[in-house]
Amino acid sequence: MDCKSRSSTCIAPINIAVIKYWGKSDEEQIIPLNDSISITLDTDYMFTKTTATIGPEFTQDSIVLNNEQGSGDGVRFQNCLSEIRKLAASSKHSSTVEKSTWKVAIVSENNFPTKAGLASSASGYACLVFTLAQLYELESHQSELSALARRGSGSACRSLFGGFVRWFHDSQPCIARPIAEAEHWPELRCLVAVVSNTSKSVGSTEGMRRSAETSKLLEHRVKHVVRDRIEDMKMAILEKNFVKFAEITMRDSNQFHAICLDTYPPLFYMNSTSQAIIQLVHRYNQIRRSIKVAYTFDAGPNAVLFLEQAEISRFASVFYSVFGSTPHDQFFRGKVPDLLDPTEDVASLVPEKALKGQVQYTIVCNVGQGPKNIDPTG
Ligand SMILES: Nc1ncnc2c1ncn2[C@@H]1O[C@H](COP(=O)(O)OP(=O)(O)OP(=O)(O)O)[C@@H](O)[C@H]1O
Ligand SMILES: C[C@@](O)(CCOP(=O)(O)OP(=O)(O)O)CC(=O)O
Repeated sequence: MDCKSRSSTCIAPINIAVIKYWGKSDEEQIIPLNDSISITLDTDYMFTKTTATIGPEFTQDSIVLNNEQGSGDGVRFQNCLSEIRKLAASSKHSSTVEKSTWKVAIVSENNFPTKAGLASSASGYACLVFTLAQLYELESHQSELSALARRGSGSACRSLFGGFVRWFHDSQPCIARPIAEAEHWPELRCLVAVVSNTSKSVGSTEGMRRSAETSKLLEHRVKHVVRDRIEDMKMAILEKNFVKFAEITMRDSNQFHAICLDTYPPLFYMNSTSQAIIQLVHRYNQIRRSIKVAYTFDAGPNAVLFLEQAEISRFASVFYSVFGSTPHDQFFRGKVPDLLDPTEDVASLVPEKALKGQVQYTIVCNVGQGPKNIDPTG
């Protein structure tokens, strides 16, 4: 490395929307049709790690994603880079201004499936923007970086913050802001169930474009549903009202997938295992005589389940009995729960068909913080 070269390494979290973003009013600027609300997951198990290096000797921008060389000239990658360079070029520090003219080499890795509906574009672009800001030593506020990450992928603007986050469709600039910090609801847990780690056939960008062009249900959602739902969800989070939070989360996921079916030609993101998980959650809640678990699905078959700590062992035991086919410490990753003897619950939950092995593994996480610098001196 040239003695003038500099590099920085950071990690960024994924975020899972509980009120979904689906559809844009401006494709180029990535302005959403409606506000959305998400929860940032901890980076103990799932994260993007990005190293950015700049140097006068580099002749072109480059990106290596998950060990595969990319071209570095992708429009969204270049949009993020050029916005960051503009900020660096206007810095009061001459060394930062000089660095803004150098090319950049990015090496990034997601330690979970990419393009599988698990928000890799969110952690990926949040990490890219955050790492470059660290590298250029920008004094930008996190909300400024949120607007830049949005140019890479809409949902990425929410991953700049930890905790509970709202992305405003009509703010100037269009950014996300926290509703509450990660510590606000320490009992909340998230169980990510990986049903399939293969890439989805229609990406979110193309899928939501198609929905915005063809789905009357999406029009109805934007005009008549989502505004009230955002306010209700915000209150449920602030009050830590799990029952209210869970019902809105499930209804919003269901509406999003109804819009996918209402899209022409339709989009099929969930599969029969996803449907079995939905059924299991409803039956479980029925038996428990209250809503104890909520599901949400992004643009893929993988489920994200929310529940409180007091319920985790009981639900995990049932879930494992139905879907698990590997030893429990392999099936559960992250914060591996203790299992109970689930015989009673399972007897009344037995599904019609064998589902063992249909969920590959699960990751149990807490609500987490935003991106962080992991340079030895960072
Ligand atoms: N670590 C990363 N660094 C930079 N870009 C990334 C990174 N990870 C993913 N991406 C970008 O995001 C794209 C995948 O986004 P896509 O929306 O298709 O899937 P997803 O984010 O995993 O799923 P979803 O958004 O539906 O939850 C990749 O093709 C790549 O362009
Ligand atoms: C279903 C979603 O996960 C859609 C995410 O879409 P992206 O942010 O990946 O789309 P682009 O802005 O086109 O890159 C819902 C959500 O995260 O709100």
